[in-house]
Order: sequence, then structure tokens, then C-alpha cells
Amino acid sequence: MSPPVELSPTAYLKDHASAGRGVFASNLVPAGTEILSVADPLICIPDEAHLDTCCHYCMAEATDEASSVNQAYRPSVKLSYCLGCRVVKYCSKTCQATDWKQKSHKYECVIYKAQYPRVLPVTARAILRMAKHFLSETAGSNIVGGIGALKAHAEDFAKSGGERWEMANLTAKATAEFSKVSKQVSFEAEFLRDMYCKLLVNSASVVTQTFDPIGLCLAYQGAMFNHSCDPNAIMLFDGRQLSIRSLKDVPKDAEITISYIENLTTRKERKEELKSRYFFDCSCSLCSSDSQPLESIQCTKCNKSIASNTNICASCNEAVPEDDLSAVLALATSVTTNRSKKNADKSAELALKSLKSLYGTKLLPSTYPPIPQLHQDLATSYIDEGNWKSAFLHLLTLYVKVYPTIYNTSYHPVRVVRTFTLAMVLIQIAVDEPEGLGEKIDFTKVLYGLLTEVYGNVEKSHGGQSSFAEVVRRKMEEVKIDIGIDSNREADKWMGKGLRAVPGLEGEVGKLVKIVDEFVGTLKSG
Ligand SMILES: C[S@@+](CC[C@H](N)C(=O)[O-])C[C@H]1O[C@@H](n2cnc3c(N)ncnc32)[C@H](O)[C@@H]1O
Repeated sequence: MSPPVELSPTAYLKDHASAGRGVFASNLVPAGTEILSVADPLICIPDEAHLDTCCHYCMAEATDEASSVNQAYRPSVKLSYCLGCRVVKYCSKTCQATDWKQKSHKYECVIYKAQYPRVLPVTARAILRMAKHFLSETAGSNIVGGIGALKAHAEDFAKSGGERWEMANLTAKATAEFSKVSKQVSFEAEFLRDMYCKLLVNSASVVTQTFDPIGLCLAYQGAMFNHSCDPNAIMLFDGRQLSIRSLKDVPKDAEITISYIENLTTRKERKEELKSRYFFDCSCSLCSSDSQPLESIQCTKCNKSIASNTNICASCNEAVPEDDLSAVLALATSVTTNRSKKNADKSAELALKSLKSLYGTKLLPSTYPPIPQLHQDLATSYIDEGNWKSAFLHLLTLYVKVYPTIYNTSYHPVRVVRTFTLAMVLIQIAVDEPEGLGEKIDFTKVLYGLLTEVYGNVEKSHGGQSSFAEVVRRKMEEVKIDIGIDSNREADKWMGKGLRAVPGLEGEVGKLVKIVDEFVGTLKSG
């Protein structure tokens, strides 16, 4: 048994009873605090789709093509190509020089250039960096034992075979071949395959402030956290800076866990994904519990929730016929499976059709997977198109019917960001089509209520020094001036509360709930 290692002022690493190593709290960690911050992850690079729009070092995004709502999150950034390879871009000479000297672009530039106009996939680019770094690493050079000590599960990958193993071999072989053009160093395929396995098990998606994936990150300390489907912490990105923040109070010496996957899925789907991607059987508190809140269905007679482990409504005793229930659950599974396929049709048309078919069963509430994801994907598509009213209706449905169940703390970072997006979309509606919602809402009050909710939670969700907190503060100031609020007194009264808790907003909340009920009603009737 190795001795514990301090990972940050609040967390230490030690051997875990059943999961290799794990991270534990050094003292009580209060909810909404930073546990770990890594300013310079070993690897943090854009994926293929974002090579043209993200700085290859700091991950800043170019603003040119973003819609007005997405621009609210970003400072103005212009990117220029590396003139050597013309594949990667930078926002400044400093980023370019750091990437060149410290992050291996000096070595990989010639490899990228030889492949141009073909662009290497993000996994191939990442394993080249890992391999290069591995050569200069000694076991004691880093507190977690470096790349050598990262779990690879290589035998499990080989044993499970299939497409993933094929891809590991193909990527490693092709990358080894490509690396030969470098005069500095080239690699064997088998060694690169080992790097590939380590990458897949230990890396995380880099996400924007709106949680859209833009790249891949490998940070030693970040890779030490084990998974739970009901985690007490979350990984966030601010550009290339990775942080882990607590979602709940974590008692001294308790394990700190994050979620590796999109955990808004059914238990069966979560367990299958974790087994196939990370090679373990999840036995977290949620997977071991009889109650699966997301898998509750809705009673067609009294509209109350029916728990996931029964087909009988506890409120009115109505029984849902088992065959009907099986058919509905199979439909939900098939929508999820089709969406997760490679080259799946991700169009808004299909998402809307799927959403209507799920609601059309009348048995599935807005929280049942994959309904929340479909609403979110549709909102994102409509924001990109500038279709504010449709984006608003989907985001508002999530705000009213989904977030209180799936993110049961008001400072959950995803909930805070989505609420901010809802406020930004509301601004667009107020400008473009204020009569478009049917119900006349007081835009000023609702907007101010949403923003104060975000403003009051951002310290806990993201930290006061984060770029997102800065974006929120700026927007709050702008809106206060626009709507003629010149003191903080009124804002303070509302601070941190949800719309529902703000005095004087009950009427507006009632109207919003009615808008959502009518909207879901139209989706149910196809
Ligand atoms: C990113 S690593 C986490 C750190 C790892 N425990 C170590 O010792 O290096 C991911 C791997 O840790 C293990 N792991 C993570 N969460 C687990 C869990 N809840 N139960 C069992 N094993 C887990 C699995 O082997 C998984 O592939």
C-alpha cells in the first residue's frame, strides 16, 4: 500500500479499496468550493471540428461565427494559422511560442505538415504528445507517477475487441507511420497503442462555458478521480484551465468523485457505458439504489409520478399495463441507442420527431432520458439558427420541469450556465418578437429574476474569479442600466434565489409554468 500523496490543499490521493487509486478530502470540503485547479494540463487540444475556431494552446474560441447568444460568453478573439503546418491556429504570439516550446508543436508541426490537407484526429495528435512526453518522464518526476502510472486497461481493451480495439490498432499504426517524417523522434505502433488506451481511460472532454465539447484534455491530477453516477464534485474548464469543484459538502476522508459520463441516462445505459469505456461495474450509491428518480414515469390518470420500481401509482392506485410500460421504455432506449450511434442523424427535425414520439406515449415525463437531452440539443440548434422563440421554449421546459430534479442544488454549474443562456435568449425575444409567446410576460422582471439567480450562485458554481463569473457580472451591470436599477439593494433581496423564491414574481412564474405546460401539451399531441 503506497502512502497518501497531497494532491491539493483540500485533497489527497491514496489506494482505493476496489478502484486502484482515488482522491479523498483532507478536511470537510464545503459545497461549492474548488478542490483542485490545474492551470497547465499535460495535454489540452482542440478536436478536429474546432481546430479552425480554437486557439491550439489556450483554447480561446474565435468569435466571428458565434450567434449573439453564444457571443455573450466570449471575449473577442482572432486566430492565425501556424505558418509551418497551416493546421493549428493561435490567438497570440505568446500562445504560439508556448505551444511550440513547451507543448511539442515544434516536433509535431512537420508531421502535421506532411499530412496536410488531411488532419490527424484528436486522439492521434494527443498520443503523439503523450509519447513524446513519456520519453522525458521519470517515475518520480511527478506526484502521481506520470504517464507510466496511468491505468491503461490494455488487456481489457484487447479482450473486448470490436470497433474500439480496431480503432486503437488503426490509430496507433497510422500515427507511428506518420511520426517517421520527424527527424527528432518516431514511435512504434505498439507503444502508441498503449498511449491510446491510457488516453481513452484517463482523458476528459474539454468543454466551453456552455458545456459544448471542443477538445481533449489529459491532466495527471484530474485523472486520479474515480467515478460516481451521483458525484459529489464536477470537472469544469475555463479555457485550458481545469478545475474540480464540490457539488455537496464532502466530509473529511470521504472519497471525492466525479461523473465520467453524461449521467442523465437510465441505470442500465450508465452501467453499460462505464463497463465498455472504463472497464468497471459501477456500484455507486445511485446504481445500488432501488430508486432511480430519472426513471420515474407519469400516471396517465392523476399525472403524479410513479417510481421506477413499480407500475402502480401510489397516489391513485392506477396500474399501467406491463406490456404498455415495456413498449414505452423500449422506445426510449431505442431513441437513446440511435442517437449514440456513430454518424447518427443529429438534425433538429429528427430530434423533434423523437421528442414528440416520447411525449406522445403520455407516460414519460420531461425528466425521462433522453427527453432532457433532446430538449437541450434542440435549444442549441435553435440558438445557432437564431430561432429564439423555439430555443426559449425548450430551455424554459428544462428550467421549469427538469433542472429541479436532475440538478437538485441551485449552484450546480450546468444549471447555472443553462439559466444564464435562458436569460440571454429572453433578451433576444424581448427585442425581436415580444408578442411571440402567447402569454404576456413582464420581460424585465423575468430577466432580472433569472440573472440575479445566476449572479447569486456563480461564486459557488464556478468561483468568483472565473471567466464565467466575469461574463455574468458584466451582463448584470448592462441589464441593470438598461432597466433603470441604480442600486444593489433590490438585487440583494433576490440574490441567489430561484425565480420562484423572488417576492413579486409569483405571477410571472405562474405564466412561465403555463407556457411550458401548453408547450409540452402540443408536443404530446404530436
Ligand atoms: C481515470 S482513472 C481513475 C483513477 C484510477 N482509479 C487509478 O488508480 O489511476 C479511471 C479508472 O479508474 C477505475 N475506476 C474509476 N471509477 C471507478 C468506480 N466507481 N469503481 C471501480 N473502478 C473505478 C477504473 O479502472 C477506470 O477505468
